[in-house]
Amino acid sequence: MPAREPADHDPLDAILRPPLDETPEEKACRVAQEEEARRVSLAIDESIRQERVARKKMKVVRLLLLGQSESGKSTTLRQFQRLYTPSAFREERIHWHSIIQLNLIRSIHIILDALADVRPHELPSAPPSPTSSPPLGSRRLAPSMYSARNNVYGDSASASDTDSAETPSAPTLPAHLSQIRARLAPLHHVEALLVSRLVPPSEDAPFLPERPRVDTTGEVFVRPGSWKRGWRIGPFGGGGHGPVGGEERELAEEVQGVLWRCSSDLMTLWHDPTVRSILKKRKIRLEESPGFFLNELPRVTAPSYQPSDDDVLKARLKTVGVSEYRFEMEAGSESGTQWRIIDVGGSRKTWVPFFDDIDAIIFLAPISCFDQTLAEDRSVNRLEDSVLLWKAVCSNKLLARVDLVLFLNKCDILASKLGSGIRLAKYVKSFGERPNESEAVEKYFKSKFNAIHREYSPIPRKYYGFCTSVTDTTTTGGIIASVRDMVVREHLRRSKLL
Ligand SMILES: Nc1nc2c(ncn2[C@@H]2O[C@H](COP(=O)(O)OP(=O)(O)OP(=O)(O)O)[C@@H](O)[C@H]2O)c(=O)[nH]1
Ligand SMILES: [Mg+2]
Repeated sequence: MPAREPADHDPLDAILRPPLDETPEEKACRVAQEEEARRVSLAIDESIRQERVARKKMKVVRLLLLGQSESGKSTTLRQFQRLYTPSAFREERIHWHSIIQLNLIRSIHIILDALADVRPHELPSAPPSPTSSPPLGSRRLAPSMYSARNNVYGDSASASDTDSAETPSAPTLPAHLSQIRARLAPLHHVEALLVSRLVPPSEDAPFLPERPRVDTTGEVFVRPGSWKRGWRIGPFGGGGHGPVGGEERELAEEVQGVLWRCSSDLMTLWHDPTVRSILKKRKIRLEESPGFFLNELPRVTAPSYQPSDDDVLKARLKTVGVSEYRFEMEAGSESGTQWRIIDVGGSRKTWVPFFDDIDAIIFLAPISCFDQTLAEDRSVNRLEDSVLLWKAVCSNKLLARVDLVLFLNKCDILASKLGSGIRLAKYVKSFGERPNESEAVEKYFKSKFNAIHREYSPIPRKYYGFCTSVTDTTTTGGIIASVRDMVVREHLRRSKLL
């Protein structure tokens, strides 16, 4: 049996300890080697420090975008791109064409899925349309493979939740809707085509090997930049820009042709009172959902359609992975300042490595989401999640010296929600008897988030809060200019202290 090691035995120490029979020459050699190793290590440390100082002196500003999924991080990034590298932004607009087509088709499928298992009480009592044929008693359509999609938008109780006690009497979908539904069937093929083209299987295999193109909520995601690389075009800020690939244009034109041929049916579908009634009863509010283009069908389905700036900002493409956007200020006192804006995506697990050496954080909290739950976890209220995330960011010691900018975002959706009669106090009891109006709600949230910042920040720091609708180019331009000035000012102040 081997002898027992003493309790204080340190195996590393045993290895590093000089040999007992070391001669004076060997000792001198060893000490010299150790000295050299120490010198090299110190030199490396010093070069890292100097590089950091040089970067600050070179005016490299690092800005991190944080917030839950769908909070508006990538949209904010696109706003920076639109404002500070407008020509690159404009050049890249064409690549959003397919994403916008996909967003549109997705909204249509949400409607078609709702029609697939319509229940009698969801239909309006009056005849829905003068053109409709008599109800077809047994016209119950098979639920489509896309039915999971409803969960993405209908955040409140879904129809199947509420109707489980319903007698399975045959629903009566008006004939004109059944016909439209049949005529729109090719859109399934078009959607599959777009998804396969945007996300080549090899690209996303590391993320979701089982379901490579669509996540568990049915949402399409891609790695930043990769979908544009799929078209053989470099991503924003990295890689070069080339002409739009023929293949890309061909597919966009093919899809646009299908949309154009379907446009009359799409418009009838979207404006149909029966459809509106079904969506309302199911609490599916497409107007408030990401990537909503149904109100612009004539323009977006036109054969000559080209995405506008606003369309690019409204398009929805979930970020998986991290994207960094670099640009250089071209004009004004900050001319020459390099900016690195990092969009870490909605998966918090990947955030921490990016906390080092950051000048400021823009944290996005979508305050319109008070009555919604997270797509990735239906048991968690979105607003509550944002508050917890904000607390975690404010109290994080690694970020103690980082300036914070808070965007209470999606104020436009908030206003329309409150306007439609949805009461905040029903979801946030502490809001109490305050008026159910945008101004009061924004003020209330501002004070709550401010209080968390004050209470949880380890040390005092610069903090700015804005109420935003980052898809709105007019208001967001001014806010981003203020953020830029503030971040640069602080960056310069810190550089002088170095
Ligand atoms: N109406 C409205 N839509 C917004 C606003 N901000 C963002 N959106 C839309 O909401 C959707 C989600 O925004 P993104 O910027 O993709 O969200 P994200 O935080 O990057 O989400 P992940 O990539 O999943 O982390 C997009 O379709 C945006 O156009 C806003 O203030 N108002
Ligand atoms: Mg994103």
